[in-house]
Amino acid sequence: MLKDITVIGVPMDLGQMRRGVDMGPSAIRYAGVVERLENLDYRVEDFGDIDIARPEKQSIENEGNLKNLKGVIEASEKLSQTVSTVISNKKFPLVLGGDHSIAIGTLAGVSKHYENLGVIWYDAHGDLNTADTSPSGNIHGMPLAVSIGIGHERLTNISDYTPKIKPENIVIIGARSLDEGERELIKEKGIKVYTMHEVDRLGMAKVMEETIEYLAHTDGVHLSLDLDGLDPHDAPGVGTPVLGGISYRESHLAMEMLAEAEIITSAEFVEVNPILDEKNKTATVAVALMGSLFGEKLL
Ligand SMILES: NC(=[NH2+])NCCC[C@H](N)C(=O)O
Ligand SMILES: [Mn+2]
Ligand SMILES: [Mn+2]
Repeated sequence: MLKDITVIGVPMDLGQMRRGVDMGPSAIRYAGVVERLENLDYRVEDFGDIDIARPEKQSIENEGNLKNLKGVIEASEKLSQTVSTVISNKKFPLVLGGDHSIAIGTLAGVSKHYENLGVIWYDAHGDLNTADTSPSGNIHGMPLAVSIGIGHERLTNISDYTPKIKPENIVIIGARSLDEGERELIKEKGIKVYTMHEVDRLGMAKVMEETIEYLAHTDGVHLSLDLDGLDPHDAPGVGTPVLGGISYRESHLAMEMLAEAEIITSAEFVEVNPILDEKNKTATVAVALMGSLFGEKLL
């Protein structure tokens, strides 16, 4: 892994309807992300936050079933450029959310630099909706579909190219809430999914071994970790919690195995909402997992 990390905050809450997730980056910084990584001998630079339009200032014109479309497009373009510059400067981009719609911009910025980018989508949800299949109109339920080129053209075409990733380069881990249209898309595209059923049945060690093997042909792997992939007992500060999730322990093991495999080339931690949290527990969990992802060991 690169020895230089650039932390990028994205105080984004336009991709869903619960306020407070825009404070995610602050909560994660407060939980000590920079210090944690510096202690592992990384040089860490904090870029600060991407500027996000406030909902009241921008036109809340919803286009069809796409809430805050304009604000999400603007933020995605900015984030894409910032992430791309960080990679050009040979630094590891570590993106702090913000709701999961930010993955549209992150992946737009990352994927330009790879021929064959892999993505690990650690999440209770598939985030594979489009305006036509979404039950909510919330764009945070759509970024993975957008990244494979499915969805509103202004979203799929962020940074003027599409698609960002190939369906066969995706592994979803922790799924337990999928909408009908998402299930169809998964089948149609043959996307690899480890639902909680497989996590329980195989165990996290096997899931990660298989995931690492499955992505062996890629030339970079982005980790998109939605804190709601974890069980709400361990990560309560999220806007769309779903019971029966991945445990804190399993998540540490997953991160440790990724660190050992040395395959992760960019990462984002999203959906931390301190307003819904218990004493910043979820941001603290996020930082602990980052520690393991970047090679922290007990002995
Ligand atoms: N990134 C997330 N937390 N996504 C939740 C999506 C929930 C639901 N599937 C929707 O489309 O609205
Ligand atoms: Mn989710
Ligand atoms: Mn998500």
